[in-house]
Amino acid sequence: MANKHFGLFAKQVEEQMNKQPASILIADDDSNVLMALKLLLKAENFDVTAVDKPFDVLQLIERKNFSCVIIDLNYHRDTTSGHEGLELLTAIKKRDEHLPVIVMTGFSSIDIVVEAMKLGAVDFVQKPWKNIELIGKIQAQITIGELAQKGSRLAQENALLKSEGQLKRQHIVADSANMKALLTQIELLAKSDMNILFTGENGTGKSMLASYLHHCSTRNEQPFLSVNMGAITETLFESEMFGHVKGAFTDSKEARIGRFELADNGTLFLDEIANIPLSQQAKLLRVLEERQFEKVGSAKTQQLNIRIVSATNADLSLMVEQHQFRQDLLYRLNTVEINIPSLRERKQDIIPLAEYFSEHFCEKYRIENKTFSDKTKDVLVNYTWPGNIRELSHIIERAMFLSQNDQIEVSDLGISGVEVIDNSPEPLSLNSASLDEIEAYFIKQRLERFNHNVQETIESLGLSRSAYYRRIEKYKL
Ligand SMILES: Nc1ncnc2c1ncn2[C@@H]1O[C@H](COP(=O)(O)OP(=O)(O)OP(=O)(O)O)[C@@H](O)[C@H]1O
Repeated sequence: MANKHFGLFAKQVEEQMNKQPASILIADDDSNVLMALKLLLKAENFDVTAVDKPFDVLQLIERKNFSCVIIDLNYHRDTTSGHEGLELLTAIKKRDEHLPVIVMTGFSSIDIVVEAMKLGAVDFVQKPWKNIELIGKIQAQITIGELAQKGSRLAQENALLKSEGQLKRQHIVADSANMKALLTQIELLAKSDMNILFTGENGTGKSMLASYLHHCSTRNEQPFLSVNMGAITETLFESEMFGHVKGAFTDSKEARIGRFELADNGTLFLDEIANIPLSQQAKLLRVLEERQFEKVGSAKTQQLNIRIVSATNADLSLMVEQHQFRQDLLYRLNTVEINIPSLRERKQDIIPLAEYFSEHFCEKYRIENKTFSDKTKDVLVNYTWPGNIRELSHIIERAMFLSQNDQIEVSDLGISGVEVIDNSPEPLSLNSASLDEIEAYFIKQRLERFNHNVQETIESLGLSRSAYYRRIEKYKL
């Protein structure tokens, strides 16, 4: 009955640990003890490794992740004092302070137990052990260990989210045909596990769309972690990306979980990917190819289940030609490449975006909602937008404060006339213009007025669709 109960428990632990059976390392110099423990723990569905020398314990924990270690306190060198076991305990804790260690001895004295606890043992078992008690202690330590690991992972994730503020899901404005098509493409690709490279000018929305891709994917319950590759210094690259164990460097007092591990099972977004130094590109390539890595200072290889999305405003093919970016890395990153059009290539989005930002900032600063005058709309639509959507958002934010009334005028935008592309038709002399010239002039003016929205232009001119297209053809507009 008891056996059944614990079998069930081990199964639950197994499920919690991503379907991997919890792995236990046991060390004792008595082969009968090892045999008995092995039989007991295997029957509970644990993955058991048994060794009879302290040295083997140290070698193994450097290579493999164990959920719990059970060690005898006495070995061959001196069979009663417990000192050899305490030395082993100290050495284990030096290598991995979070690994739960349960100590076990047949010759226990209160002093040795107290000493073991002081050195970091999490529990104590007296030989001959009671099966139910031993398994109960293991079960408790595995659960505590998992919670501690989750806690430290969450703390690091939270720190990253706070510092980078990337994961907020936002409203995506996409009225233009090309952005609508692009969103549909992203939604379809999201369901695959392919690596995606977003390209496009600064401020076009690459980061936002990477986050949207994650949101639409089957990984959306898992982390979306963004790393600005330009912000990671060459010397810290490995430690930041792969993490490090305690003591890996002279000043590393704490172990650190790297970005790859933090994003495991989710999506890792490598922003500004062109900024990764050539010397580190090979290391990134290996992780992408083999889906495994080692922490700095550790020989343990860790497996990864991760989707990589990256972004750049650089021409990576040109960088490959100039030997600044590895071609094999580019091929790994751009299984699919998505180019985000600049704002001047999707004029239909400009006014909806401006209205969206105006609403957003009015709400944020608790001011009355403002509208845009027709002239202001014209200027917004015809400006070149070198900084794309980010620039538009800044200009609208500023205009909210500069405008003195409830309508935003051109002067509130602070855009110098030089950068505005003047698409308005040449002025027409009604005294000398032909009927055709006048008609062409008005159609052109209306098209500009309605940001090339055909339906609105047709309605305002009172034409049928076919009559409109006949004229477009005739006047070559
Ligand atoms: N379609 C959109 N709808 C609403 N807001 C958008 C849209 N696209 C971008 N933005 C906003 O514009 C700003 C810039 O977007 P984002 O940071 O994603 O651009 P980026 O291309 O990654 O920029 P950079 O190349 O400089 O890193 C952000 O505040 C983002 O929320």
